[in-house]
Amino acid sequence: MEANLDPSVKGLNDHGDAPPQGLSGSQPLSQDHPAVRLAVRDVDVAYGEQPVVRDVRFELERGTIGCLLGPSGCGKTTLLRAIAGFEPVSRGQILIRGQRVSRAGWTLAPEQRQVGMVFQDFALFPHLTVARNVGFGLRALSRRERQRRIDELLELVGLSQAARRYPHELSGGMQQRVALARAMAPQPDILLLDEPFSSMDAELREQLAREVRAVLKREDVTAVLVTHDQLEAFAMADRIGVMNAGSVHQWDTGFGLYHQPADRFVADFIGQGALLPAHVLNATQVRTELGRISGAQPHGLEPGSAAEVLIRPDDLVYDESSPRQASIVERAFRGAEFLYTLQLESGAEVLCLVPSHHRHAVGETIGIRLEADHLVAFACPDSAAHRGHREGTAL
Ligand SMILES: Nc1ncnc2c1ncn2[C@@H]1O[C@H](COP(=O)(O)OP(=O)(O)OP(=O)(O)O)[C@@H](O)[C@H]1O
Repeated sequence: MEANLDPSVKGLNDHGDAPPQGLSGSQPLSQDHPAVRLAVRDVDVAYGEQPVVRDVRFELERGTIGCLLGPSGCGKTTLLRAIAGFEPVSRGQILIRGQRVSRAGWTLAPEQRQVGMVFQDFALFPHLTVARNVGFGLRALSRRERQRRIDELLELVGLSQAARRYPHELSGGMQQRVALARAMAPQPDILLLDEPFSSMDAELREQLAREVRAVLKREDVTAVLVTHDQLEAFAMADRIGVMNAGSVHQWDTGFGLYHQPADRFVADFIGQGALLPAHVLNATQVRTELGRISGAQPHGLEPGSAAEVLIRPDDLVYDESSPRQASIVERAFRGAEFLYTLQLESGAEVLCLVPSHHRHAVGETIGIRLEADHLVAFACPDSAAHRGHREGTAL
């Protein structure tokens, strides 16, 4: 997972292009860093009286791929539509290249924003060839320039040989690449991708997500992807915003979301794991029945108080010589590994990933050892600390 995250995005500094002029009603904000292509600031979106996006803020620098990830109905598409200009914001503002394009009471029309969109169903023109689909948004260019850009894009997405074919003659993955080339052709400031791989099976989805990421990176495109599939988000995005009930709970790398979730929702939504009762020893240590775990300073957790610690399946190591024994209550074969659900002496359950040559039956006992790199602890639900720090106590 970590390998898919592009560390270079942190230090993007090759910007310096001036924001475009002439967007009606928009004002350049001189205090903004020119590297920032998209700024979503304290945005609320409502359908009538019903708020569906609340207090969302994030920024994307040029060439960065952001992702809105969350369960169905959490407001991802609504937020994407607000960035595209299809929905007005009821509070806050949206800026593209430093130009304000949305604020309460005023929305720059979608066609006046330099925004490209790739939809779930590709939305290709069935009666146009691949080349003409890609060239559709390039009518302002001369014939020769248009052809040059079409050729360039088709080569970029690996479809030069398919220029004269029609969409129905292509596979789903190829059609999606045509849709991507068409959206990228006019060089939009921001590319928005709404569940672009949802009609494909899981394996192809991840592979396409990696391919699309490579294409976007080659053209230095700034993009926002919407998905409910975390593997797709990990494969494609530099930064991921986990949404629930209209709010972004955490904006982070995939690695950060998995290993240092900011709250219980993120801990539960991203990856697998179990919460194990723990006793807070001091500012940097807790004790669990599997042993001590150390980490950064606990927020709102008093020494001596009770807590719960997130244990991921990869925090436990199979170790035949370990004195800590646990019994297998469930087993799932994952190819290279088994995912065992283990019951500890106290009755608490944890998950453990074990190489699949260690094959054990449900009911057997195995030795395990704790090897946690990160400490993630939450106040117990009924504690005063939890009531005071409901929105997260990641350590
Ligand atoms: N045009 C609309 N009018 C009223 N309510 C709407 C409208 N569109 C969406 N909603 C509601 O707003 C909420 C957020 O919907 P949205 O489509 O943004 O969620 P989502 O996270 O993209 O979900 P999904 O992954 O299922 O597409 C839902 O409760 C939905 O029912």
